[in-house]
Amino acid sequence: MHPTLLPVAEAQTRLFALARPLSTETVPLAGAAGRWTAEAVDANRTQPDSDLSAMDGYAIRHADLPGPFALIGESAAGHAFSGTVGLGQTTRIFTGAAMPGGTDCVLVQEDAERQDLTIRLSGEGPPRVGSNVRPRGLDFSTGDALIEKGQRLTPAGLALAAIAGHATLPVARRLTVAIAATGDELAPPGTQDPGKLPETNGLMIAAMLRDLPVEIVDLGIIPDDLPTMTAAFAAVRADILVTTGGASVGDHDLVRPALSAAGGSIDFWRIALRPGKPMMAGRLGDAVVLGLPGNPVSAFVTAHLFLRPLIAAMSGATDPLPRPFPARLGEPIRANDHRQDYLRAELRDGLVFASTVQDSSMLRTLARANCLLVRDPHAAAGQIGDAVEILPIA
Ligand SMILES: Nc1nc2c(c(=O)[nH]1)N[C@H]1C(S)=C(S)[C@@H](COP(=O)(O)OP(=O)(O)OC[C@H]3O[C@@H](n4cnc5c(N)ncnc54)[C@H](O)[C@@H]3O)O[C@H]1N2
Ligand code: MOO
Repeated sequence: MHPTLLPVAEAQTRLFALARPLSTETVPLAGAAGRWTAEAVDANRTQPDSDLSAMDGYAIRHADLPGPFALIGESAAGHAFSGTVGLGQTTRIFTGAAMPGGTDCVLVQEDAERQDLTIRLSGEGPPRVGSNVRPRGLDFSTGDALIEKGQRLTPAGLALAAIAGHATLPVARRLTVAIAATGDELAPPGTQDPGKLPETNGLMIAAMLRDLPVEIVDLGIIPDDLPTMTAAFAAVRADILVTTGGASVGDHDLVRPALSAAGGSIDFWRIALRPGKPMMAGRLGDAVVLGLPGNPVSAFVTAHLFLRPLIAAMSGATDPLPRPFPARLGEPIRANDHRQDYLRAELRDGLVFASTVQDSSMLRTLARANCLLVRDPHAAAGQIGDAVEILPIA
């Protein structure tokens, strides 16, 4: 008989509910990259703060065309012309420089000829008032709402915050993630011992978190021994404890008993998910515990669906879940059973092809995949060209 399996979306909601809010810190912009805004970012200045030239040329009054113009000075970026330009006059002007008083458009230098202090039109000239000028406030004005609370700070978002007058931003403090692999069969990568298996999951999961605001504590390999595992868990000081392996029902699957013995509690166990069914979540002291299955592909998929989103949610993200993208099937696919399926697949030219063998121990197909093909519980069989959803993973 099937045990009751929690739907994926419900498990994600329950997992986020296990987390307590993190305190915030105010950091220099460079340190805020890839973190989530703890407060909305509003403009502290107007951009541009005056009318600026968008081209190199001559600042003129459109009504004075076709000229000629008497050259009376220069306006460069950071060095505005201090006077006023009168009838039939012009100043040299460069990209990013303030428009002198009395001018309203820029004659690009390719359309002008200079002879001593006289500028003559040699091409078409600016077609209208405002040509080649960036008006004050083109991008935004003081007080405009620029970035909402809970948004991830992209490189462009950081540049926007800087040009809006900010040098620092408040973000959630960096959280600590302790990662433990469990299993007597495991040995560090490079092992040639017969009967030993190179440990993959700790390494893989740490690499999956590299773009997130976390400090990683590597707890290494914990053997399948209840007192040892209990002691290792009891000593953890972290915001999140991630384990892999020992999550299922075998006699050597000790993560749940060790967690209880260390004083922790399980909130849920077993998800209607493939791969990744035996995943569990709970708490241990101040930490949220995420017990991922040992099969490497199951660990990868559950880390993608639960661990990364948990870190995002704890760090203040409004939308912590990975965003699915639409694609079309490149080949027929069977009907699904009661578990939500995440098939290793390749997206090529908008068409998605799932690997034929989906055993959750096989890393070769995972390493080749660039997306997961999402199949809802009881999804009907699909034909070439049918609309599906994918999660990019590379
Ligand atoms: N009777 C049942 N047996 C199993 C069930 C079940 O429902 N009933 N579920 C199966 C599913 S689905 C999965 S997934 C696995 C996961 O079990 P565990 O989390 O207990 O994982 P282990 O048994 O410890 O390991 C599974 C597999 O993965 C290898 N492994 C584990 N950790 C690592 C690591 N860090 N690096 C590399 N490889 C690792 C391990 O050697 C095993 O081969 O349970 C099924 N069984
Ligand atoms: O859920 Mo297990 O992860 O199917 O292999």
